[in-house]
Amino acid sequence: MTTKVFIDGEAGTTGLQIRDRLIRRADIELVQIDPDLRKDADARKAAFAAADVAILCLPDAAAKEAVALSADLDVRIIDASTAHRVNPDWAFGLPELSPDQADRIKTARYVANPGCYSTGAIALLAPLVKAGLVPADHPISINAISGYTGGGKGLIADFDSGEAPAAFIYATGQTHKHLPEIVEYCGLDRMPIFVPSVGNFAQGMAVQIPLHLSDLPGDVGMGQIHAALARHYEGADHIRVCPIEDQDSRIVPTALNGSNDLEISVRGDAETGRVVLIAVLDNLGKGASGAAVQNLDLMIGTFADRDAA
Ligand SMILES: NC(=O)C1=CN([C@@H]2O[C@H](COP(=O)(O)OP(=O)(O)OC[C@H]3O[C@@H](n4cnc5c(N)ncnc54)[C@H](OP(=O)(O)O)[C@@H]3O)[C@@H](O)[C@H]2O)C=CC1
Ligand SMILES: CC(=O)N[C@@H](CCC(=O)OP(=O)(O)O)C(=O)O
Repeated sequence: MTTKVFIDGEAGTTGLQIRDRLIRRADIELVQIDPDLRKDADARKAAFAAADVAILCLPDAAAKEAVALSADLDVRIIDASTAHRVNPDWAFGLPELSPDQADRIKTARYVANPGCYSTGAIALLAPLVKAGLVPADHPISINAISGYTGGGKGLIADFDSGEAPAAFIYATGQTHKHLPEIVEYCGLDRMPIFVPSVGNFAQGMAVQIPLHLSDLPGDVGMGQIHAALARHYEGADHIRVCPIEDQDSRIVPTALNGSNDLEISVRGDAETGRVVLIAVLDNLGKGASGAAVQNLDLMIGTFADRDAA
C-alpha cells in the first residue's frame, strides 16, 4: 500500500527538495494541487483530505492556517516552519534527541521539524547538558555560517541577482527565531548568544560552540566531551562523531551537501581546555528536507505496523 503525501508549499526551496527526495519512491504517492490554486484554502483542504501525511513547507502564518484547515481531517502533519517547534502538543522532529524521541515521532499526529541552525546546536549541546557536563545555566555562545538557501526564495534572489555581499552577519539583536527551540531542547536555563552568518554558497552550514572547559564544574576534559557525544550518537544512522585524533583537517560547511547527515567534531587544545564543538550539515538536508523525509519514514513505519496488525 502506498502512502499519500501532500507537500504544501511544494514550489518553495524546502518543498522542491522534499519532492525530489520522494518523487521516485514506489511506496509514496504525491498528492498534487493545481499550481494556480496553491494558496486557495478549498483546494488545499481537498489535498489534506486526500493525504495520509502532509508536509508543510510554508511561512509560519500559512503553516498555522494549514493546521487549522486540516484539524478535522485524518491527516498527519510534518511542519518545516518555526510555528510549532516549542508547542508541547507537537513531537520535536529530531529523532536522535533522546532514546525515545523516534518512538514519539512514529506515533505523533503532529511533528515539528527543527530549524537548520537549531539542528546543529541541539545535536552538539543537548547530550552534554543531559550528561551533566555542561550546566543548564552555563553562558553559551553559538556561531554559525549558512549557505544562502537557508533564507528561502527571497535570499536566493538577492544572491542570484548579485545584490548580496559575499558574506554577512545578522540577527545580532539576539532575537533569532531558533533561540527558543535551542533553549527548550538543550534543556538550558539561560539564553545563549547566537551569531549566525551567511556566505555566498548555496547550501551547507557549520555551527560552532566554543567552550572553556576550565569554566565547567568538575574536571571535565576534552576526551570526556568527545566520549559523551560519541556514546549518545552510537548507532545513529545520520549523526556521526568524528575521531578526536583528527584535529587538523579543514572543516568545510558544504561537506555533507545532498545528504541527510550531520557530522560532529570536537576540536581544540586539550591542555588548556579551549575547545570548539562543530556540527556540519546541509541546511536543506538534515536541516530541512532530509529531516522531514526521515520523520516521514518513521511515521510510515507506523502505517506499516498498523497494516501488519
Ligand atoms: N530554507 C531552509 O534552509 C529552511 C527552511 N525552513 C522553513 O521551511 C519553510 C519554507 O521555507 P523555504 O522553503 O525556505 O521558503 P520559500 O520562500 O522558498 O518557499 C515558501 C513556499 O510557500 C509558498 N506559500 C507562501 N504562502 C503560502 C500560502 N498561504 N499558502 C500556500 N503556499 C504558500 C510560497 O509560494 P510563493 O512563492 O508563490 O509565495 C513558496 O512556494 C519556512 O517556514 C522556513 O522557515 C526550515 C528549515 C530550513
Ligand atoms: C540563512 C537564513 O536566513 N536562515 C534562516 C533560517 C533557516 C531555517 O532553518 O529556517 P526555519 O527556522 O524557518 O526552519 C534564518 O536565519 O532565518
